[in-house]
Amino acid sequence: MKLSVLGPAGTFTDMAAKAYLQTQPNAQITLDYHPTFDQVYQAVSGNDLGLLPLENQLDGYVSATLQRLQSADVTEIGEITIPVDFGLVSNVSDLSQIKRLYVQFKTEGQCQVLITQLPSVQIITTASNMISLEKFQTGQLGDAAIIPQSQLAEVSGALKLNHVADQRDNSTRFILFKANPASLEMLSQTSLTADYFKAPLFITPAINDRPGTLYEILGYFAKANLNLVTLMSLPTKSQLGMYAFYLEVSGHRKQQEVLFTTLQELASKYQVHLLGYYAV
Ligand SMILES: O=C(O)C(=O)C[C@]1(C(=O)O)C=C[C@@H](O)C=C1
Repeated sequence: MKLSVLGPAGTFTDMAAKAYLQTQPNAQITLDYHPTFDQVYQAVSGNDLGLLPLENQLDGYVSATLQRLQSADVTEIGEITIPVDFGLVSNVSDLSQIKRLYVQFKTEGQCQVLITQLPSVQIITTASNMISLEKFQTGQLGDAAIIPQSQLAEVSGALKLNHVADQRDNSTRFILFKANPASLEMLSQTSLTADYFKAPLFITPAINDRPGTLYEILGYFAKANLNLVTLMSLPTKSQLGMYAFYLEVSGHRKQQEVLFTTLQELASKYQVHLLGYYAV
């Protein structure tokens, strides 16, 4: 079985995948690296798995992943959270001499304190932290890159700064998914291997330009005593001002039945796109 991740090897996605593999000592899983999120996503088919970042503690949701989930036919089978820490490397010895900075697009939002100290530096956004490192290694004088802190000792540079994220306490949550579409019927029959579950889903009202739509949706969960841990709205893209709600429900597996009856009730009134029901 293949597990597709963002490459080259050394990205945080790669680290999260390796942390997952440690929990599956008997599975025959090989890592398959791709340079962009899109390519990771496209590479997952059949029984194979993919891993994408969903949420960062400092910079919030990864909208590229959320947007894919919105239109995707996938089943999320788990999630994994790992600490995230960055360092800066440059081939010039002082911050004031840096001309170009390679930084992954989600990393940029996590290192704002440092980046605002470099107002005249050209920021070159990359698709992965290891691509930032590769670009730096093949670049020119005046280059710098923000890279995983764990790579800093391996790379040579005139300037190295440790722990450049805005906060030392920082982590990213990743989701693990399969290519087959999730359905309420299929997931309602799943037996969990742990006591607690998470169920991510999209709910799209046909018309949301009327008072009380969200209040009404939330009422179904409140009435069933189901805990919502995430609520976001995302454009449906069909028309300006039309939004879908992304929710994550969490609870105890004793609530499995009430979860699925609640989702069935909601599905009779709204478009419900369940993405998974997995152990956490
Ligand atoms: O570029 C990487 O190292 C990744 O694994 C991607 C990614 C992300 O897009 O969120 C993963 C964790 C960090 O939040 C920064 C970058």
